[in-house]
Amino acid sequence: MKLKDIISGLDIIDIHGKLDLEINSIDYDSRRLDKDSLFICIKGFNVDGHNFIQEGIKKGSRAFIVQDDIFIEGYTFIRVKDTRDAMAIIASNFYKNPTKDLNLVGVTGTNGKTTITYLLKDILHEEGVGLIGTIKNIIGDKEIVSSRTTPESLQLQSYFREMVDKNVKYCVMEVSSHSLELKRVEECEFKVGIFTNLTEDHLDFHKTLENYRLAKQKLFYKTTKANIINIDDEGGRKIYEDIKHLKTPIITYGINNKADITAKDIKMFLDKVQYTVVTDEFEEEVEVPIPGKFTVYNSLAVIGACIALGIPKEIIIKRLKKANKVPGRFETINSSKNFSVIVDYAHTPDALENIIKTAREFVRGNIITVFGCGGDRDRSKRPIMGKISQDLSDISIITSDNPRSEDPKKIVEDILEGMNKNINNYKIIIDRKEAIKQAIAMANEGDIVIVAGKGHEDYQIIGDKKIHFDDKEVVREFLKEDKK
Ligand SMILES: CC(=O)N[C@H]1[C@@H](OP(=O)(O)OP(=O)(O)OC[C@H]2O[C@@H](n3ccc(=O)[nH]c3=O)[C@H](O)[C@@H]2O)O[C@H](CO)[C@@H](O)[C@@H]1O[C@H](C)C(=O)N[C@@H](C)C(=O)N[C@H](CCC(=O)O)C(=O)O
Ligand SMILES: Nc1ncnc2c1ncn2[C@@H]1O[C@H](COP(=O)(O)OP(=O)(O)OP(=O)(O)O)[C@@H](O)[C@H]1O
Ligand SMILES: N[C@H](CCC[C@H](N)C(=O)O)C(=O)O
Ligand SMILES: [Mg+2]
Repeated sequence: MKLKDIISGLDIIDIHGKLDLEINSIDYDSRRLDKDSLFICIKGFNVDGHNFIQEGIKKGSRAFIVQDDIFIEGYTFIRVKDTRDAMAIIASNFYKNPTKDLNLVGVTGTNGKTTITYLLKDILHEEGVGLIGTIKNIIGDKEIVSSRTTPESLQLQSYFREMVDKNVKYCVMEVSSHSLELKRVEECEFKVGIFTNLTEDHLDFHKTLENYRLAKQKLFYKTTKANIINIDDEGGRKIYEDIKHLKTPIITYGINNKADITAKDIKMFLDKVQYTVVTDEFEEEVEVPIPGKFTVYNSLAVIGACIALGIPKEIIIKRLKKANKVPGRFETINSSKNFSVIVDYAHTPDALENIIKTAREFVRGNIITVFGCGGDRDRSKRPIMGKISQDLSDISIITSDNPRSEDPKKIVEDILEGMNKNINNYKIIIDRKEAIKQAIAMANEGDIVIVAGKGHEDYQIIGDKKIHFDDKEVVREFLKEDKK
């Protein structure tokens, strides 16, 4: 594509060099640049992308999008105020604005995004649906490993283009607060936006809960058909107040407050929930084969989104009943033992509380919770999770999650800060495999062992090493070994 077409719509400060160049590829990382490329220089949290311009030249870049006043003879430099903003526009131009031809549903909130996108995927499957999120990205028959919840704008728009070219009608997507703040979804046109909830997480990045909410709120200014808002959640109520003047209609959902979509006669089971969904238009029995009160919330959001997309209620209800389990979310590991083991991705205080409380409703014996907290991530959630686990479980085993560059012992100390050291109902076992082994070894009839925090992840990041580690695999190994 010609450079002049690629930069169409950019808010340009100045241009040095020719615009009549043919550009073959675009990247924001010098390590991936090649011949006839455009290099977008981003000032990062760690390094400044402008430092890699010479590397770009060596690799064959012909043009550069910059924030600094730089010019090198023989190359084109286009200066803008914010190169991340520019990247989103460039990505959309380069891939010919694909979201115009997609029914894009974006889900944001601290917990429930992956689960909701999976439920939506199961409902929209027959009509053709793509998926973008934490576990994987799906484009037609192709599955792509995902390294982040919401990819960078260039990657994202290329996925959307591929979906449109493959006649995929819908795309359901997790929209992380990082992606909204770092302009990854800036040029996306969403039909429907969903808000799940706002609880403590990612304060390392956003600093305050209010900033975190405002980042999430940005999604609801990018939608055309409907915004689906959880009105039982305090963050949801604030978002409602802030966006109610917008043209896009709001559909509220909730259980405790008056809402457009609510649930009554809720019945909980170890493997499913049942309830009656009540809207202005209809009342219907709903069953979803995933346990927990949060499944009621997640499915109400799904029903709201599907109504907004014009899916008949019979189809929504029928397909919700047959929805697949979401990998690593309340996954019960089958065994012949007389106790249960649940692997769950709960890695925030709210999720951990929900998962233990859900287990409490069914447990006949003790709850043994194994968990840790990720390194290089929000530290303030650590003591809160420690307290929740100690207060709500019978036994807590504090272990490592993905320590990343942090010392796992220090992370455990942060967790212990929130715990009462005089109560002898916890153990520290830094090695996650050993922690899971001991939890299973100590389980008796009727107990539930919860292994929380890593869900579907099949790796553990220790230092800069990524080793294979799969909670489910480890659980199965010790369930076999244990002779009880
Ligand atoms: C906190 C965060 O989101 N950081 C993002 C940010 O990184 P950064 O500012 O540190 O980048 P940097 O290392 O300083 O580099 C600056 C620029 O120089 C470039 N560079 C760097 C080195 C080099 O040799 N050559 C070069 O060109 C880099 O590609 C980059 O463009 O900009 C980078 C490029 O756009 C992103 O890859 C990076 O995401 C990192 C990998 C990340 O881990 N993000 C996580 C926290 C994240 O986004 N998580 C969310 C939320 C998950 C949830 O809700 O639970 C997600 O959507 O996954
Ligand atoms: N609506 C909900 N409210 C609270 N907790 C939930 C909800 N839905 C799921 N959970 C809990 O949170 C965990 C994470 O759920 P899920 O993966 O769907 O969230 P997510 O928003 O995609 O998280 P991430 O930001 O890490 O991608 C689940 O394993 C479960 O314990
Ligand atoms: N998307 C989340 C996932 C956290 C999962 C947990 N296992 C961890 O590594 O902290 C994050 O990157 O903060
Ligand atoms: Mg997710």
